[in-house]
Amino acid sequence: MQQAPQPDLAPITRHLRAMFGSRLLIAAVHHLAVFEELSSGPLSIAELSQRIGLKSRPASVLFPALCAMDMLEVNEIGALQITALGRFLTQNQTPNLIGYVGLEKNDPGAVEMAIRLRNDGPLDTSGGISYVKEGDDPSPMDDVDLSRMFTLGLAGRAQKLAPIVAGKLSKSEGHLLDVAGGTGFYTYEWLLLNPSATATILDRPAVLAVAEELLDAFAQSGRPGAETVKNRVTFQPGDMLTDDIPQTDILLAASLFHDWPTETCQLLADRFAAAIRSGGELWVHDAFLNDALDGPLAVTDYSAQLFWGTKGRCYSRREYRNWFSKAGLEPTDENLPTQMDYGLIWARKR
Ligand SMILES: C[S@@+](CC[C@H](N)C(=O)[O-])C[C@H]1O[C@@H](n2cnc3c(N)ncnc32)[C@H](O)[C@@H]1O
Repeated sequence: MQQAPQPDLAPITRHLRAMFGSRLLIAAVHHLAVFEELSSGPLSIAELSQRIGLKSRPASVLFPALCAMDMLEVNEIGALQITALGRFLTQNQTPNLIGYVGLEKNDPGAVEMAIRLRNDGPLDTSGGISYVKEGDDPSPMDDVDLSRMFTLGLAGRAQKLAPIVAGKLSKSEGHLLDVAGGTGFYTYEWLLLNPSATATILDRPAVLAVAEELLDAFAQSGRPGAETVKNRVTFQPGDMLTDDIPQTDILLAASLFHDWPTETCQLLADRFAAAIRSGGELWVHDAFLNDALDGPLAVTDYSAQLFWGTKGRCYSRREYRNWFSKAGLEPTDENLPTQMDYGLIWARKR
C-alpha cells in the first residue's frame, strides 16, 4: 500500500515562533519607541540602534522582523524608514494603533523581550544558556537532567527532518562528522543511505548518552540496514570551540551556528574548514534570513526565539557564505529547501 505524503510541519513551528515576533512588535512600539524615533525621517541602522540603545545582535533581530512585518523598510541608501503601514504606529497619525497595541504592553513576555533587547540577552545567565557550552561557564548541556530535556526536545524535529536532509547531502563512502549532533538522527539516516560510510557525532558527554539510547532504538527499528548503522558510529565527547576536531570528508552543522554570535560563527567556520579533508564539504542545515535582512517572517520570528534563548540568531546565506570564504572554503550557490522553513547550503574545500 502506498504511504500518504507526509505534511511539512511548518505551520506548527510558525505558530509557535510567532509569539516571539509579537513580543518584538510590542517592545518596539511601547518599550523602545522605534516608530517615534523614525517618525521624522529615515535613520541609518547604526544611528537608530544607538538612539534606542541596541547592540548589533538585538538590532539584527528586531529590524529584520519589523521589515518582514511590512512596518519598516530599507530605503535605496540602506537607511531604515517607516512604511505606510508602520505610520499607524506613530503619534502624528490619527487614528493610530498605539493604544490598541499598548493593551499588551505589560505582558510579561513583551516586557522581558524589551529587557533582553536592551541587554543583548537575559540579565541573569547564572544557570547558563540553552544549547550553549562555552569556556568554564555553567551549561545546561553538561547537566544530566537538563541536557536530556533539551536534547529530547529537539528529537521530533530532527527525526522528521533527518530523512529529507540525508537524501540531499552528498553520497559518500567516506566519513561524516556531525558536529553538535544532538540526537544524532541526521547521522543515522545518512548512514542508512550510505552503507559503506562511517560517522562521528561530536557533542557534550551528557548529550551523547541520550544519543546512544536513540541509536539503540534506531538500530532495533527493523528498518532494512538499520542494524548496520550502530557499528559505523563513533561518539566523541568534546568541546567544538576548543578541542581538536577530527578530520572528515563531510562535516554537517545542523541548527548549530544559530546558537552563537557572529564572532564565534567565524571561529567555528575556521575550525570546521581545518577539519575537512581536501575535496571535502561543509554542509549547514538551518533557517536563513533573506540576504537583504528583511524577512522572511517565519525566519525573523525564529530569530527572535533564538535571540530569546541562546547566544545567537538566524543569519542570511550571505553571512554564512562570507564566513565560509574567509575560512578558505568555496561556497556553492545552491539553496536546498528541506521542511519547517529550513534548508541546506554547502561549501567545498579544494
Ligand atoms: C540546537 S542543538 C542542535 C543539535 C542537532 N544538530 C540538531 O539539529 O538537532 C545544539 C547542540 O550544540 C551542542 N553544543 C553546544 N556547545 C557545544 C560545544 N562547545 N561543543 C560541542 N557541542 C556543543 C549542544 O549540546 C547541542 O546538542
